Amino acid sequence: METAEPRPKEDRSRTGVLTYVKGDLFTCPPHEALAHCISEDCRMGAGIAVEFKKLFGGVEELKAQKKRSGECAVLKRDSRFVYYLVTKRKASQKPTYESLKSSLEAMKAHCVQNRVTSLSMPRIGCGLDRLEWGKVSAIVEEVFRDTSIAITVYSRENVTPVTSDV
Ligand SMILES: NC(=O)c1ccc[n+]([C@H]2O[C@H](COP(=O)([O-])OP(=O)(O)OC[C@H]3O[C@@H](n4cnc5c(N)ncnc54)[C@H](O)[C@@H]3O)[C@@H](O)[C@H]2O)c1
Repeated sequence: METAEPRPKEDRSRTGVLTYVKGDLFTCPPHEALAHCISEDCRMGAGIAVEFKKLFGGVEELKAQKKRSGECAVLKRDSRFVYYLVTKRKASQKPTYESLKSSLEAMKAHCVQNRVTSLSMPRIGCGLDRLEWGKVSAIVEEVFRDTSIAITVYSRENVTPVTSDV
């Protein structure tokens, strides 16, 4: 993966601990950790999870971690960690804000223990999984508020930052 070109200023914006970038998640700098949502069965058969499966493989390694909903599996790829937020039991189900928050807390603990300083993610839970970004972003802000981890949120649509005080 190559380092991303510097982006035009209008493609970036910032609220709280989150920086928003319009563009493809996989153009983020290669040293940054990545995160996205999966189900316990690690099927990754739809959405951005398919791209993670193609790029990083490791399905058996993930399954062997036996993570349950509300926990977080992780792969190490080159110098970065790739986080799999396990937010539901089966691919056909939907996550809850509680399961997402619990998975984010598990990811944060791993980030802190492993001195992760930057993390990029899509609008997690807000595509196929149908959660609302306003609520999800507030949870991400709340969970990571007491860290100095720089979180960048990529989206292909126009950047519309949301501020909230959960
Ligand atoms: N049958 C299945 O396997 C099945 C069923 C439902 C959902 N899923 C998948 O979807 C669930 C996660 O849902 P989700 O809403 O968190 O994720 P998602 O719907 O895959 O994506 C979340 C957001 O990221 C956006 N996005 C997609 N690709 C990119 C990219 N390259 N760069 C930037 N943004 C991008 C997408 O438009 C959406 O707004 C997981 O369970 C996963 O396995 C699979």
